[in-house]
Amino acid sequence: MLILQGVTYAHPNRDILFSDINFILNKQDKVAIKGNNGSGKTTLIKMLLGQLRPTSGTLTRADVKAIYIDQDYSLISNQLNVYEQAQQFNSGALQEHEIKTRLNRFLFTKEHWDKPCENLSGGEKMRLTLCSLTIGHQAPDIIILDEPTNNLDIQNIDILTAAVNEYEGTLLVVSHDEVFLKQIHVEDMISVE
Ligand SMILES: Nc1ncnc2c1ncn2[C@@H]1O[C@H](COP(=O)(O)OP(=O)(O)OP(=O)(O)O)[C@@H](O)[C@H]1O
Repeated sequence: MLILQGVTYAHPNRDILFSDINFILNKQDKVAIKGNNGSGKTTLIKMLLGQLRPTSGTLTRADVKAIYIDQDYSLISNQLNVYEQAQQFNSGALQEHEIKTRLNRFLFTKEHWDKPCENLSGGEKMRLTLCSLTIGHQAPDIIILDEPTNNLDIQNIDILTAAVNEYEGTLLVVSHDEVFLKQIHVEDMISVE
């Protein structure tokens, strides 16, 4: 799905951020991206999403659908309510009761359906993002999670873990949470130094 060969990056007029990253990402791989604060993990993600090009080296990317779940949960539209947000991802024409069943499965019971997304907590936004992805007709080929367990309580981490373990595609995850990485069966690592 992705091949990185000698990938090196420097922001314009800046020193080299990371150099010589080599990695082959295959279908269904589950891989952690690790590195200190400011080492360039988010920059690497932008490159994997096709938003930045390597300064040198090559990045070959198959024609895949990648979803990036960032720490601000930007896939959620604050002006929508919970039901409307889920409905936005309904590319497969699910009926209303089916969407509500999915919402229930992710702990959004009836009383939450008209709650504005801007009032949701971080954990609720993560849950709604995951729920919305299951509503989409076509699951993304690659999901990239950025520090997903930060600020989540145990109940939300359990839901996140279960959703990730049900997902059959490729997963890239920036996380220092070793317990979580073990529970989602991450088997490889890209080190950004
Ligand atoms: N557009 C830009 N131009 C110049 N420098 C930038 C730009 N974007 C990010 N940087 C710098 O590049 C470095 C790497 O940033 P990046 O966000 O990729 O790191 P990170 O590993 O994701 O950090 P953290 O763990 O803190 O989230 C930082 O020093 C940042 O200030």
